[in-house]
Amino acid sequence: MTHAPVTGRPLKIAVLGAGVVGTEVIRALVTDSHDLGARIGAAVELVGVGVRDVAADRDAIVPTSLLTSNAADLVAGADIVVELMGGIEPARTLILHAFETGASVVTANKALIAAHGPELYEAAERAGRDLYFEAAVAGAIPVVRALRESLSGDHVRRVLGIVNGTTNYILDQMTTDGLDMAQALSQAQELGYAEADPTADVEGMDAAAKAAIIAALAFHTRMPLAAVAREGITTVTKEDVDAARDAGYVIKLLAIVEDTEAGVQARVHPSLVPVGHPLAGVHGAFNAVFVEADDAGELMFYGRGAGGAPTASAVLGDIVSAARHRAHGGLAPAESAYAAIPIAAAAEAHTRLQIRLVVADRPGVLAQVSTALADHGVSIEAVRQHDTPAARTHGGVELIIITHRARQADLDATVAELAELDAVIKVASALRVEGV
Ligand SMILES: NC(=O)c1ccc[n+]([C@@H]2O[C@H](COP(=O)([O-])OP(=O)(O)OC[C@H]3O[C@@H](n4cnc5c(N)ncnc54)[C@H](O)[C@@H]3O)[C@@H](O)[C@H]2O)c1
Ligand SMILES: N[C@@H](CCO)C(=O)O
Ligand code: NA
Repeated sequence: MTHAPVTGRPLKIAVLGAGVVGTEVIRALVTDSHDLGARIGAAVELVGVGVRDVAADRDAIVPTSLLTSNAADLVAGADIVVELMGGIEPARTLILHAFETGASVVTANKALIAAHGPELYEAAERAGRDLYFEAAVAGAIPVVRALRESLSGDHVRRVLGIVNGTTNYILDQMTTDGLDMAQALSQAQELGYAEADPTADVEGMDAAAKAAIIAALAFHTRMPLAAVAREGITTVTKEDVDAARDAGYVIKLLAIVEDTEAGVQARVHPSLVPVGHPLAGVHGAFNAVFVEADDAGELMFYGRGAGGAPTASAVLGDIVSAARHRAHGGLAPAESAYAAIPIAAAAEAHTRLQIRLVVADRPGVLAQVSTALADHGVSIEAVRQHDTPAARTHGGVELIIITHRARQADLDATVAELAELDAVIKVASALRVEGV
């Protein structure tokens, strides 16, 4: 095999963090630098690895001679800084320092991009350097590039994404293997999918950060993380999964960003997705991002969104891009936030609900329930009644209602009113139905 000749001083690459992702990026930089150099058209050299504890046990591929606990000095001498520590600080300060000292930056850190994206873009622009973050959304799937570059001539209307591998793995195991949430989470942790603190996965914070990033890129606007409405999966039960299945749906944690008449909206919540929708077939820790755009129509990006090697693939692609620019000129796209779209309140979202009630088994109950819905202008698409053991322990039967599309505020008010009816013993759950 021949490679293009690579001449000149090697570009210096510093990696910060040698965890699940960092180790795989280092593996490629150590074993594959020749190919990478040929693709870039310039040699690259791993010059250091910033870690917390130099003496800690780690994969033998990580060269001990390159380890340092002095990340600031390492950053100061690098051409490309690859931040894979996670968290806000010291990652933010080190990245700002990298730009000040003339380096380009590659990061997988969605929490940081979602919270401080504008500041980091501005620092990159001031320095005339690149900020790349493909791995921050949906791991290996090249969706950041797709939104930032390929679709930048189109008008994206809506994006529905399964963007958290851990929760998709958990919900899928609950659906297909009947595993409980705790068992499935510990498997996801062993497989290297979960965040350092898995609360970020199961409570939807990780997906919310990705939703904020997607919304900003898709709609050329800023989407503060605090404006993303968020619910995690911890309240989803086996009964919810079973009821969804009976009605022809699977439960997925969806990140939804929409450009609506009321403004731009981003939300993350467990959602019933019809079994025939492409997102329903996304199993295990896989991710998928379903984009609806004016000219392109529907697109779906599918692949591995978590795990060391898949995430490293995205990071390495960014390293190649940044290195090409350092060697031959060019710049990553700057922040595009010109559209400055107002943010619509979460209560203004339009969705449908599957409401599971435990109701008294007596005449007139259905009439009371349907009046409560009608009072709020919410119409019913389907109603099913079941005699389940769980409902019987509460002295009633299970009534499952699927509504037509309505305003979130009206749906919330409906559920609150249902909870007050004497005929309703318990509102077991109210889950949104999406993708229809
Ligand atoms: N694991 C995945 O599947 C995945 C996928 C996409 C994105 N990410 C993102 O990639 C980043 C890294 O994730 P990970 O799974 O490799 O995490 P990890 O916890 O396995 O690794 C992070 C490493 O950084 C080190 N570190 C933390 N603070 C440090 C500091 N101040 N100085 C030096 N080292 C420090 C930790 O000791 C640890 O070894 C995070 O931003 C994460 O959100 C991870
Ligand atoms: N913890 C994240 C890693 C990828 O960002 C997940 O499970 O998807
Ligand atoms: Na990606």
